Amino acid sequence: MSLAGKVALVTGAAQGLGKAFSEALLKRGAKVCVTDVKISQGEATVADFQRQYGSDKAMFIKCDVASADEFERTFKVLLDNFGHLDIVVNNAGILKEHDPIRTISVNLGGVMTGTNLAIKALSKEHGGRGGLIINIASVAGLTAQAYFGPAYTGTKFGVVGFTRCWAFNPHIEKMGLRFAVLCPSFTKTDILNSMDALYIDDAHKLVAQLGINPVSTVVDGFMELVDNEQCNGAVVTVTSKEGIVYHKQPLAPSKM
Ligand SMILES: NC(=O)c1ccc[n+]([C@@H]2O[C@H](COP(=O)([O-])OP(=O)(O)OC[C@H]3O[C@@H](n4cnc5c(N)ncnc54)[C@H](O)[C@@H]3O)[C@@H](O)[C@H]2O)c1
Ligand SMILES: CCCCC[C@H](O)/C=C/[C@H]1C=CC(=O)[C@@H]1CCCCCCC(=O)O
Repeated sequence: MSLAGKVALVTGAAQGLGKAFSEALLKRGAKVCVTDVKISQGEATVADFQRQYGSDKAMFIKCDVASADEFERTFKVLLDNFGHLDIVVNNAGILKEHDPIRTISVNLGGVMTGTNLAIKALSKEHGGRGGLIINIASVAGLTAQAYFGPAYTGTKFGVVGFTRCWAFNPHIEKMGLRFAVLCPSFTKTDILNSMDALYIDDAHKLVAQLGINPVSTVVDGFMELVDNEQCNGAVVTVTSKEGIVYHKQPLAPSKM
């Protein structure tokens, strides 16, 4: 997919995977709006991007994805600055098993709000140019792996179901939209140092046993979804054992 002249919004992009996805898009010529709750880190990330890729190529907007008002304002400011939008990456996520309601609000509520706003901004039916919405789930969104992340796992199953449901909408074609879900397994980001899981020692043992993806492999899986313009509703896992793998839904959706 040619990314020159394209504009992307990435949530939770001050650090970690969101920052790496943003940089991959910038390298291919897109402009990127980095959003996050962490203001100083987000601004530092964007200052670095502007130095490397040009001052007009990146901007930062503070946005808590759990706040529908802040999220709506973010889309408005982005469109006022960049003029249009082509790609939305709902990446922000937390693993805070001791706060399941916040986990739902960020991991699932944030993805739903971001997707709904993206549909409005991108859809050809609403004056947009069409485009791509990539939602970041986890392998924990396809297979319940262990007992230490039940709330996290529930939200990530939700992200997969929510995104597939939109992708199978028969009206999508006239909207010019494409949806995809990326499901990484453990990946070397800060989140692994700050995991608030149940049975935390077991969680760390599982990480040691299963191995850790380098961020670069997850970025490859992400760019696979960006570039595979034939796929709508694709769900891709990235694991240290099997690399990048496409997953079909167990049962096909009903035809109307
Ligand atoms: N690292 C992994 O092992 C792994 C594996 C599978 C899936 N994921 C998913 O990848 C995504 C990115 O995670 P990461 O590993 O880069 O973690 P990270 O903690 O390094 O980055 C997450 C970013 O999201 C931001 N964020 C948190 N709450 C937010 C909110 N309410 N609004 C906006 N931004 C918010 C944080 O400030 C941070 O910058 C998450 O959805 C996570 O669930 C990560
Ligand atoms: C922002 C939060 C980041 C969290 C990173 C990641 O999403 C963690 C997932 C674990 C959490 C609960 C589980 O069951 C998950 C265990 C999944 C382990 C499966 C690995 C399978 C494999 O790699 O073969």
